[in-house]
Amino acid sequence: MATAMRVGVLTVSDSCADGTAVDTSGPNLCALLRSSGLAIQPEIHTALVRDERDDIAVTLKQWADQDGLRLILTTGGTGLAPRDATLLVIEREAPAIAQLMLIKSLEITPLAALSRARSGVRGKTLIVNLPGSKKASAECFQFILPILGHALDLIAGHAKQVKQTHAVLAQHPPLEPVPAEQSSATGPSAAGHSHAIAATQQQQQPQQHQHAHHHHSCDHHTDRFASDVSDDWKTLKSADPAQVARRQRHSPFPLFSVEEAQRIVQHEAAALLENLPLVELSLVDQQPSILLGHVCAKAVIAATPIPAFRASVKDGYAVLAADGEGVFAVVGGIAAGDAKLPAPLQSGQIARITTGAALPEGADAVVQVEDTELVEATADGQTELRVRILKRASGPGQDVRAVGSDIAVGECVLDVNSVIGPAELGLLASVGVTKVTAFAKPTMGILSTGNEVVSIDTATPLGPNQIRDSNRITLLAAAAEAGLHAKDFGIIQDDFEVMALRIKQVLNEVDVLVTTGGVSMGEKDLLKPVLDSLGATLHFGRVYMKPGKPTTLFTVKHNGRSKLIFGLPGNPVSALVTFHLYVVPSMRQMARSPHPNAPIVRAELAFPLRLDTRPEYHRVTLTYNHHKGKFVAASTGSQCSSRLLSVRSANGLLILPPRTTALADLPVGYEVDAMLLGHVL
Ligand SMILES: Nc1nc2c(c(=O)[nH]1)N[C@H]1C(S)=C(S)[C@@H](COP(=O)(O)OP(=O)(O)OC[C@H]3O[C@@H](n4cnc5c(N)ncnc54)[C@H](O)[C@@H]3O)O[C@H]1N2
Ligand code: MOO
Ligand SMILES: [Mg+2]
Repeated sequence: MATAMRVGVLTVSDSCADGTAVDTSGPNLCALLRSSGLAIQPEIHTALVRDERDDIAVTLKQWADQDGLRLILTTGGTGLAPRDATLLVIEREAPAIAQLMLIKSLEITPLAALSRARSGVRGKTLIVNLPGSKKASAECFQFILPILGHALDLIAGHAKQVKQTHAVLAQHPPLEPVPAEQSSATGPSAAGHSHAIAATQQQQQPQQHQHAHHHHSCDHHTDRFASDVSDDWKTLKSADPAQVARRQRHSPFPLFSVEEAQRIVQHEAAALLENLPLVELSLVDQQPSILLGHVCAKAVIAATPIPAFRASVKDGYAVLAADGEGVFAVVGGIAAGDAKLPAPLQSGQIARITTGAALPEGADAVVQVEDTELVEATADGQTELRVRILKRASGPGQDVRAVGSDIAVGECVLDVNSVIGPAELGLLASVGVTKVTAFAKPTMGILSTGNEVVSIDTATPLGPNQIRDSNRITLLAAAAEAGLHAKDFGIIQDDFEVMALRIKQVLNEVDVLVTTGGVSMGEKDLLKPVLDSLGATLHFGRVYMKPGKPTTLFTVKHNGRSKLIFGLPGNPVSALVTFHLYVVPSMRQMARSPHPNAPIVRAELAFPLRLDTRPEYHRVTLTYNHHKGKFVAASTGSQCSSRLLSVRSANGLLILPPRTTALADLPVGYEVDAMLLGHVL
């Protein structure tokens, strides 16, 4: 694919165009396009029009005929209202693309049958109508993503790519359909919901599907993401946990792109800033490990100069520069720290001096000992009487640090927003400042969940269905490594009341709660309903990524303060990867870090790689190859989200797009973005 493929996202909505609603579907599609792998950096055109045939047609024609867009996704305007703008402009209908969306959507709701979405080609532009709601438009986009790359190649006449895809298809079994509802990380368990199951479920519980899945609905400012938490979530909340057989068989939580999930986290974390007061740190009372990483809130200005006296740079002799070379009487000596300075130096005299010692009055330069020789000493050899200066001082000031030459009075030692590190602490110490005003760091609590999870300090052997708690120590260590404050809150059982009670207690003590486990589709995955019962607000319940699909964000007001709650997946790798992607940056943001995000570098693959159906964060060891002048990524082996060995020695995460027909296998030498998480080797 060309690097700057032009694509368009056209939002069709009267209420958004009137300003009575906010368009979230369009921006979400843009984010999905960016992370889709269709193009390395798509150039995305966006527009918002009323649901009027002419308005829509004018934009579609402009984009297709004048602006050279290769793909246009419309969102909205696909309901039963008698408007058919897309049909007006397309030259060749490609109905199967719309049918593919229809077939997949019918597995979610029969209301999909009411969609009038069209798809077709105008010139060299593919136009696809998607439904209006954010959830449905994102799902439909994901349904057609696997065929989009190839479709675009065909339309553009990219013979080479088309041939390649055909060759690949001839060799491999067909690519799996994309993943709106499928898990590929944890084995075959969830893959392939059949039509029959969905249909039976719908008959049993018709109320579950009465949501306006394919109707256009823009989200209002006041409850920005409320419409994403569809009616299925309300059904889930009201479900009787004892009636396992009647549980929901599809996740009610729309898949958010990683980019959007990160944006939401950032937005919600900003609300916690007001809870975080300024703190006074003490270099005397607190350990450096506690001080490190705080961001300075009040500038520190030097009140004393460094050095505070004229200090020698060398071990040698304090001299008068004008005296030049020759033999001089040694009238005394001074070592760094000596309480008593020698008498003022007269012309013809020199004084022995050590590095860091104060120059005697009268002296204006230092000659290093290497540029001298002994002429006369006392008989016991302890005292120099006369010394020859072999090499004259180049002038006054030679090898002398003038007063204030390192730090002048009034100079800024620590600026607002500078991060306190080893040198910053040293600077404060040198100017005699032992207290510094900084922004408070937020505190997070780390809590494992799960009946099967046993604390590592338990002496009794594991039962047949038990595992050791590896998540807690991993996340506590990841927090420490990132300079974040984290508290250990142990393990809680998968029990509604126990969880609710413990979470309330923990929230008394922390700004941010990080749990692992209990956020997916199992009957013991109770975190979401428990938090809902506590009045917390869900912002997202699933993210289109691997590992980490069930990653969940809630916020709650607790004792009048906003709190963030991250429900990370229980799988050990998923927990650690999502901790790096969402928790660490937001904790740093709340601590006012000027650079909260991990750096992204380009890296060349040292191994061939098959893309996953989800955007994947592949754990790698990054080394800098000086010969090539770039980073090289070595795989850590199987990327199963339970296999913590895939994170051993990993210092980076490759940011991989999802597999498409056009791009499925990456060869050795292929360059991708990688998030740098540790030291470069
Ligand atoms: N029907 C579906 N099942 C699953 C889906 C899905 O979409 N549909 N998603 C899968 C994915 S992806 C993930 S990731 C996991 C996430 O599950 P939960 O977050 O609900 O976590 P649990 O079910 O509690 O545990 C998952 C796994 O991790 C182990 N675990 C839990 N806590 C710890 C701990 N503290 N230390 C070490 N290991 C831990 C636990 O024993 C499980 O093996 O769901 C999939 N299922
Ligand atoms: O693959 Mo899950 O997304 O294992 O984290
Ligand atoms: Mg689970």
